[in-house]
Amino acid sequence: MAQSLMSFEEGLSRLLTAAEPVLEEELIETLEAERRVLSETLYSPIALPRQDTAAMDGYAVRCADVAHLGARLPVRQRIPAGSVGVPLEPGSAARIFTGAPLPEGADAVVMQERVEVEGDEVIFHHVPYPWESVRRAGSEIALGSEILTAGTRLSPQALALAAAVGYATLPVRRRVRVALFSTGDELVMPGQPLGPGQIYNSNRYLLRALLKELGCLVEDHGVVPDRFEETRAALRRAADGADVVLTSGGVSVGEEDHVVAAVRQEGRLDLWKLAIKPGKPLAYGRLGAAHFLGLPGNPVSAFVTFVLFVRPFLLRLQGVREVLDPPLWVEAGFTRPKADPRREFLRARLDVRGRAVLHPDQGSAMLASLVWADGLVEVPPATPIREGDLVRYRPFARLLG
Ligand SMILES: Nc1nc2c(c(=O)[nH]1)N[C@H]1C(S)=C(S)[C@@H](COP(=O)(O)OP(=O)(O)OC[C@H]3O[C@@H](n4cnc5c(N)ncnc54)[C@H](O)[C@@H]3O)O[C@H]1N2
Ligand code: MOO
Repeated sequence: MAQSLMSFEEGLSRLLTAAEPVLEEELIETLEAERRVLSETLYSPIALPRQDTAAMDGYAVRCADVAHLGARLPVRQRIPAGSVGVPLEPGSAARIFTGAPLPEGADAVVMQERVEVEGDEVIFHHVPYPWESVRRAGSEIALGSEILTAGTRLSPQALALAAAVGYATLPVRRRVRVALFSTGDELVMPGQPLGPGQIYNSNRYLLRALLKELGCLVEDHGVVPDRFEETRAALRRAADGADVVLTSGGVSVGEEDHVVAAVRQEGRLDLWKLAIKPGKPLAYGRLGAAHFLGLPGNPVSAFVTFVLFVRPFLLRLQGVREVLDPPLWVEAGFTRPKADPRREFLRARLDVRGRAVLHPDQGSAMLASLVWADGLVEVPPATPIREGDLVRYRPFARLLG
């Protein structure tokens, strides 16, 4: 009965509780650190900018010398970015370029569009206010201030920030090792001839790519036949040295579904069957030191359970602090009077008005609809939806990578 299944929230919270972050750290090149997870909080060893810096191409002045329109000053020096001028003599200006340090004594930059040059002199058509067009020393980052917190997943922007204060290497958690296999006698690889009753193994491509985007080390064990002893042996092999064993297929209740029984033999099963659609037969357990996550074989079910459960689980193992993004609330551009007792995740897109519209094919095998979709509409158990209602929407942009 659907009512006796474990809820989405309960399942997710149990999984995340089980996901103890890996402890080992390593120091790696900042250039190679994209998507890795910081193991220590970083503080800035320098102030940024290090000194007062011109924010515009123009003329560095003392404001007191340009107190009225039409003020005229001789230009006594030229300071390109990367060089340092001499102290600014009162009653003079310095030609200066964006990014160059302000000469001592100057307290503003007048952009060149607002002056007129006459020989060695400039005439000002603008009266600057103190520190106009100047980036003050330490205004971006104060010396010693915290720039990135332990548990941050390093985005390109975060790498740029670390580099801006001089980090050539970064302390990160080691990568998580995931052993992957698919089960199913019907599966053949693309490139092979397709026999009667056979299908191509699409989950292998799906899951490898999803794991790689998360920065995991993937050990791919290919396809395992639907036989109990072979499934047991495959689980043993996969668990050896892996942090996580991830499987697809064979977690339902048919006689050919051996994965759950094999996990019970080789380790223990902690969680199985949730009140969600798709993805009901999701399974979690342990195989010695390794975690076991069993995804349903239907490709859409495998995808949905991966992004909703496996992704936050793996991020937590990597030491990421914030692993769950709350859903957005958007208007429903559809009506769905028939409510399912399970929490549903429907393939959807936002239309030009920002309303969620559904793909007409919501079957668990419909991969094309997953390519069409931009996200998932989440419908709580037994909740009919009318056009215009607010619904939870989880954009793929927040569920992938
Ligand atoms: N009597 C019941 N039958 C089923 C139930 C149930 O509760 N009672 N649950 C259904 C649900 S929901 C799902 S989801 C599936 C999941 O079953 P399995 O995880 O055991 O998956 P399989 O039976 O192995 O495969 C299901 C389906 O997906 C195709 N598949 C499998 N692996 C791949 C792959 N690597 N690439 C592409 N496609 C794959 C497979 O051919 C099947 O069509 O069970 C329902 N049944
Ligand atoms: O709930 Mo199953 O995961 O739909 O096809």
